[in-house]
Order: sequence, then structure tokens, then C-alpha cells
Amino acid sequence: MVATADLYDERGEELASLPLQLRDLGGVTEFSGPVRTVKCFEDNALVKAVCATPGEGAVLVVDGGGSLRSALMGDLIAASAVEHGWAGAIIHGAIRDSVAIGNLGFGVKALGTNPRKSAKAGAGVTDQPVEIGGVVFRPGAMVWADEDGVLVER
Ligand SMILES: O=C([O-])CC(=O)C(=O)O
Repeated sequence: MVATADLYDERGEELASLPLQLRDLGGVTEFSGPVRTVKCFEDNALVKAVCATPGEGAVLVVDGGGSLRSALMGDLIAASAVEHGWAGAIIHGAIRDSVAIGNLGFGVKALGTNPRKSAKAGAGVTDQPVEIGGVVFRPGAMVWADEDGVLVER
């Protein structure tokens, strides 16, 4: 994959750059694909459901409202995402089982970790534009992530 810094030099402000300093918690640190989205708050039933559908190389962007009070993804959901062909996940929130997730062939950038699980009621929405750190992620826009950060088509 082309490095995000080189991609920015090529395409400049056609791409939005996420200023948030997310942690690289997956076993893969360079990943890209079309955006799919989930917006939820301390409830990960939608994340689990979407990760169990065909990903076709997409990157799941989860707007968790920045909450670090409960985990939106654990190793079972991440393994399901790998099995279903997702390239990775960018999570404005927390994950758990980070050691196991770090051993999966899957990209995960998240704010941090928390062993506490989320609610499972299914509150939230899928496949709508979400805004994280001042950057809008539209379903279908290409996103690129690596050790330097995250770029997404405007
Ligand atoms: O069930 C959850 O909330 C997430 C989890 O632990 C997993 O994916 O393994």
C-alpha cells in the first residue's frame, strides 16, 4: 500500500487527514478500502452484526462518540470481521482483547482499550456519514490508514 504521507503529497487537500492520535491495535498497521460506517454509543450490537456480513475489503469506521467507558470490539468480533473479508476498523472508542486482536491479520485503530463490555441493545445507525475528529467519513469514500494516520476522500 502507498504510504499515507506519499498519498497526501500526491493528492493534497482532496483528502482529509484525521488529526486524532489513534492507537494501532491490530496485527496489520497498513490498511485501506472503501468506508462503511456504524454510529453507536456504548452499544456494540450493530458493530457485531455488520462484521458478520461480507466486508468485501471495506474499512469499518465506528463513531462511538469517543467513549472509553466500554469496548466496542473484542477478539470474537474482530475474528468475525477477518473471516468476512473486512480490511480493518477505525474506532472512535475503545476495544478489548487487544493482545488477541494484535495477532489477527486485521487493521484496528482505536482510541484505547477497556475490558468492560458494551450494551447489546442495537442502538445506533449504519452506513450514514459520520464525523470523527472534525473529519467526515462517507460510506464508499476510500480511506487509507498506516502508522502516520488516516486519510479519507472528501
Ligand atoms: O462481546 C463483545 O462485546 C465484544 C467481545 O468481547 C468480542 O468481540 O470478543
